[in-house]
Amino acid sequence: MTADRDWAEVAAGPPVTVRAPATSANLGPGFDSLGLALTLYDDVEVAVTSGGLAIEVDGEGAEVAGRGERHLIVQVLRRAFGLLDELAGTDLGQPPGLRLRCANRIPHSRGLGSSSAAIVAGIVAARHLHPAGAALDDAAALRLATEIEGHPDNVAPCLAGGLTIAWTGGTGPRSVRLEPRIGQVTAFVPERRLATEQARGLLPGTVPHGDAAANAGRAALLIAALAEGLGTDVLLDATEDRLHQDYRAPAMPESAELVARLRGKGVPAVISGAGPTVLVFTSSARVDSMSAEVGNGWHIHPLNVAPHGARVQHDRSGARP
Ligand SMILES: Nc1ncnc2c1ncn2[C@@H]1O[C@H](COP(=O)(O)OP(=O)(O)O)[C@@H](O)[C@H]1O
Ligand SMILES: N[C@@H](CCOP(=O)(O)O)C(=O)O
Repeated sequence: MTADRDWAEVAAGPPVTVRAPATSANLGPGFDSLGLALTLYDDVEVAVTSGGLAIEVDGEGAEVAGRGERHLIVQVLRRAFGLLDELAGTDLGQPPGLRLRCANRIPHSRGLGSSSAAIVAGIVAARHLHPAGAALDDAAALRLATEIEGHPDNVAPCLAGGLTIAWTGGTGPRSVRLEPRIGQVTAFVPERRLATEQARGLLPGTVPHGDAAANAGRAALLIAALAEGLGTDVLLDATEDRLHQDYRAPAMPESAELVARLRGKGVPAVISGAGPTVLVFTSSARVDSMSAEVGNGWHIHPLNVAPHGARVQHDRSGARP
């Protein structure tokens, strides 16, 4: 099948800008399953050009993000363009050139899903630019994003917004989206980075049956607590974890200590994703009083749940970028 446009026509058109939200995965007991989209965003502009590869990065991770073909978003774009040709039966191959402009606000390797935001932004941009982009539907986008990221719990809310439960069934990764009834959450972000891959390496191959059973019950309770807007006392119990946080504590002792201290005072606090950010479910008034107590060395981000997942940004005139 031939596409109705070729890359030369796409290059003559406008670039696409995608805004992708940060995410907090696990939320305590929901390891590799639960995730929340948050109102902290990366913006990525992608243009198809007549040749070469140009990448401009502003903000978080500018110094460490791989350059050229090693840049994560470039790798994702290439994978998505290849998959789109396969799915649509077209043979456009790779575009002659690409230009990326990244405005990064999600801190890297802190447990706020920066890699998922990059992956999902790349997929959404590729879907918009490729002339047969519609062939990559939402289910296929979740499958591709999960394949690249390795687990579905961040990419699901980054694609759908809100609160998601993700799992891998017979047909691959899937997710359901819920509207959580919670107000603000606060992320306490330390300077220290911890790569997700390293944090996953700290997990044991097996866990005691009692711990697995406790987490299953708490994860179920957490969904009810978030969906029904149940009180802090329920949320405190519902965010208890026995499957990952303690095993990872040696790699982030300050975060583990902060979680324990806050929970000891009745505040529902968890490690965000693989850490070391600490995510707290609480009102802004409580955060103000907590901030003084928490001490220096933490960047404090009061955030809300992002209602939408990664989306193409439209300019003010309402025209497609
Ligand atoms: N916007 C981005 N552009 C390019 N690469 C990115 C971007 N965001 C994240 N990455 C890559 O992902 C890595 C961080 O991923 P990871 O360790 O999983 O932590 P996080 O919890 O932030 O997702 C970065 O070191 C970088 O290689
Ligand atoms: N379930 C994963 C979540 C990793 O999230 P990230 O934001 O730290 O990449 C895990 O706990 O490993």
